[in-house]
Amino acid sequence: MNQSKEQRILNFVLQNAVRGDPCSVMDTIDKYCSQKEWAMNVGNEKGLILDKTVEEANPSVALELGTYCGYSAVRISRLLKAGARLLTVEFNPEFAAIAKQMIEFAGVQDKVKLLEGPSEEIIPQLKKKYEVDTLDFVFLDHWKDRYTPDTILLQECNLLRKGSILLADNIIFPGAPDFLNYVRKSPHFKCTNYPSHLEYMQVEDAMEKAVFLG
Ligand SMILES: O=C(NC/C=C/[C@H]1O[C@@H](Sc2ccncc2)[C@H](O)[C@@H]1O)c1cc([N+](=O)[O-])cc(O)c1O
Ligand SMILES: [Mg+2]
Repeated sequence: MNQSKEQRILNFVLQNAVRGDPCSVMDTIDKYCSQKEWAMNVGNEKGLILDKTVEEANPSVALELGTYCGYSAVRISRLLKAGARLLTVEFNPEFAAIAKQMIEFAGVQDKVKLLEGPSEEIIPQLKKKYEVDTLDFVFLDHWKDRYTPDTILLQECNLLRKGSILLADNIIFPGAPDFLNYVRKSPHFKCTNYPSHLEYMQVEDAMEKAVFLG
């Protein structure tokens, strides 16, 4: 049976990146996806915005919605302080299997917990099953029509605290108009927009930071 694009990306990393070196894994994925096959990793331009926001948050507990091949899980976890952890949620078993291998090859497996299942089921389990008190940082990069319901669900589950930082990918392309409307109109969030470009393309995109005010 012929391989999936995600399997081809993983194979290219296994054959060309340096085991245990997160930056090498990120650079190798970016090389493949800019030169051979486009894929929906956050990429290096928006990745730098992600880096700065993670450094600002300096999270003890971070959540990612939409693992895909694990590019941003590697990107985020390489910046985490000792003892800090990233919980990343993926519902597609094929993608989860690829991401697990990507995370292990990068050597960040001790900082990352990959949770398989849909965010709407996993989020209500975070406190009891995954011993989360509150989340310091949340990266939204899954289905764009889940950004708003999951942001509401995070609040309903008391997973946000004053100062929790949410960062959402793809505000312009493919777009998350209802999320943008929701957080910008909500008195509970202070929003900042970061113009950028779609990964590996000369197409406008942006990220939105929403700080929870309590
Ligand atoms: O569609 C996009 N992202 C959706 C991502 C989805 C990822 O998250 C889960 S869905 C899920 C995970 C967890 N819980 C519920 C659902 C999918 O299995 C995939 O791994 C996208 C598209 C473009 N683009 O250019 O078309 C660019 C991007 O940067 C994108 O992020
Ligand atoms: Mg994205």
